[in-house]
Amino acid sequence: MAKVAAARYGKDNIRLYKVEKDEATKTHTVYEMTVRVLLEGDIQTSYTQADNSVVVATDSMKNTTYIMAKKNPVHPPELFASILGTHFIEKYKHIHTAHIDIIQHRWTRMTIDGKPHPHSFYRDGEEKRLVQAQIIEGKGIEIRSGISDLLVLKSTGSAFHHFVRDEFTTLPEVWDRILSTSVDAGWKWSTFSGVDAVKRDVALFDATWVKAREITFKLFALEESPSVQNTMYKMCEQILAAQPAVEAVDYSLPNKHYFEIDLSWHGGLKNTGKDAEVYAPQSDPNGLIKCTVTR
Ligand SMILES: O=c1[nH]c(=O)c2[nH]c(=O)[nH]c2[nH]1
Repeated sequence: MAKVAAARYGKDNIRLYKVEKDEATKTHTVYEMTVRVLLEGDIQTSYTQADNSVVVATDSMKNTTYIMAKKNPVHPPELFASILGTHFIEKYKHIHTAHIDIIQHRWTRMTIDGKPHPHSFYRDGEEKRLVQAQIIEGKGIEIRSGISDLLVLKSTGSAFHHFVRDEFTTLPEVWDRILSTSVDAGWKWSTFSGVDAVKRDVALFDATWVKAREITFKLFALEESPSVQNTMYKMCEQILAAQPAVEAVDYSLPNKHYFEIDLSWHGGLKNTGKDAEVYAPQSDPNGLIKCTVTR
């Protein structure tokens, strides 16, 4: 006897752009995002009995996302996700949880002749701001905010030694290496009771995103890193210390290796150890180091 153990469905890759126009200053602010809406509830019969009477069409979810974006602020994305998800669980009695994921893409204001331009922007990197929200009937709103695809590199100030050495080990210990990673980080907020609670704390979302980026950059740049593990743990610690409403911080960091190239075969050219200047960046395999840190 088969039964549906878990089911959710919705619209993915809803692309959305919104412009806010300040008529007084003639300044525009733009937001571009990719939204995923997945709904859960009493929908099993749509799978087991072809009962579409319980199905809110994914096309309607896309329409709703645009309408909610027109009627509400889309920034900060934590607030928009909460408003959108709450709409679905309040509008449809048989829907009990909405999962709203938002990827916010960067549009950074241009500076022209030393002045911020009122309506021109550029993409200054592939870094994204993330929100993953679950709006759960009777429980509240759970939000993980985050950063992804923030590519960083330091050309010194990183070491890796005293790791396990055995018959499987070839990696030499190093006291000076290149460290590069693409930062994926998240911070999970204490559960909010509802949209009003999210609105009360609305200023925290941008401030914490700014702080988390700042902590990531500062520790990465300033610390003499003994390992990816230890450096990411310190980042988590500092974000937890900076924001009491955050319960847990997670990082996922690929270790993007840069290999030294021995060029001594070419007339004794010195290019290893302290003489290393030309390296071979590796696309794979890469290390992948993850952690979640709580209080
Ligand atoms: O910071 C590091 N952590 C590791 O676990 C590891 N493993 C490895 O080969 N290089 C590194 N670097």
